[in-house]
Amino acid sequence: MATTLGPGTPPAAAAHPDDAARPAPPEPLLRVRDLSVTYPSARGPVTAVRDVSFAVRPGEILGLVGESGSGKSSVCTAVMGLLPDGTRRDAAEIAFEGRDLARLRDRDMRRLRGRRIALVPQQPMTSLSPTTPVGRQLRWYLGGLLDDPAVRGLLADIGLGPVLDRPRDLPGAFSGGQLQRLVIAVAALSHRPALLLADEPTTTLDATVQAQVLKLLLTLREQLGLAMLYVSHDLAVVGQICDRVGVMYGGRLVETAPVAELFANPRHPYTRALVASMPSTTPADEPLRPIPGTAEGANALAGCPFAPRCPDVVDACRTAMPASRRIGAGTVGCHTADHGADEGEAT
Ligand SMILES: Nc1ncnc2c1ncn2[C@@H]1O[C@H](COP(=O)(O)OP(=O)(O)OP(=O)(O)O)[C@@H](O)[C@H]1O
Repeated sequence: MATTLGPGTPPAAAAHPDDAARPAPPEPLLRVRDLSVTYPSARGPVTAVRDVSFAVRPGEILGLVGESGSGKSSVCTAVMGLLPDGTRRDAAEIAFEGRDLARLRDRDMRRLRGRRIALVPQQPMTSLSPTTPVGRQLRWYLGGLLDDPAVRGLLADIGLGPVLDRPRDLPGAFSGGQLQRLVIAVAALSHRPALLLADEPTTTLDATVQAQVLKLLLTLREQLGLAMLYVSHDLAVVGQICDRVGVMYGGRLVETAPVAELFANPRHPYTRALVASMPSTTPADEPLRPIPGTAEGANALAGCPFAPRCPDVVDACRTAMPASRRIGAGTVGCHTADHGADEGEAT
């Protein structure tokens, strides 16, 4: 029987505005409008993220998916205010719990980090001291919470019994999966943040351990009402854990949709290609269908970043980036996608 912790906000259902029987979705916990990130480089500025807008509702898991270099990590780092010196962050708004993070002083942002917004890194060892026993590190982060039977019960439920049983052991004595679960549990429990940013938290783990970490994230969402921004290049993983998905390509957010809708009716040609390239959507007797071409240089294009690889490309795609339009419960930015009942510009 799983341990239950605190009252926790119930997870938000993926609401569809056409469904009048459903209550209106809650106000977003995080609302990002027109975020752009430009890094300095020896060859001139590189705009890694361009005019990206999205929202995460309380208790919701939003996935950000896209291939390497599409700008997913830069979005996370920009929200956390942790971009390297010299990087330019522009945003109309990064609203979180009534405050605009884009305009918050460094001191206030530092206070928020780890407390209201926590980041789970790819490599757990980067946030654990390799030379300090795990029990002492848990005590640093959780303090008296570690004596709470409900907290110990949760840690045991998520497979951290061995860590509780062997507090004198160093992190190196545990598996990568156990350490990743430990880091996630500490991030979620130490200050009970409202939002967890998880940047590819399972890429270094094998499939079984990856499934355990995903289950842990869902447990934390259920028990603590945590909202999450879950970054991954793997659409299959995103499909297992997220309520809604944002698809990034060449620094742009080209489509957002509730997860079931994204798989059933992908509207942007890149999303369609991404879904079609998944092993699970490829018939067993057919070879995998990789997307032809590369994303090299996509960020620098004036028009749609996917235009050079797009099977549906028209002249307008090469010269102008289409505005993101609201369609049903999602958004799509494409000159040629079937917009069905187009409901206007998304921002
Ligand atoms: N510190 C930096 N300085 C210069 N360019 C950077 C820096 N960090 C990222 N970039 C560039 O920004 C673009 C987006 O990178 P980002 O890491 O955000 O993408 P990503 O989708 O998270 O990729 P990955 O999955 O490989 O982490 C890439 O072209 C990358 O080379």
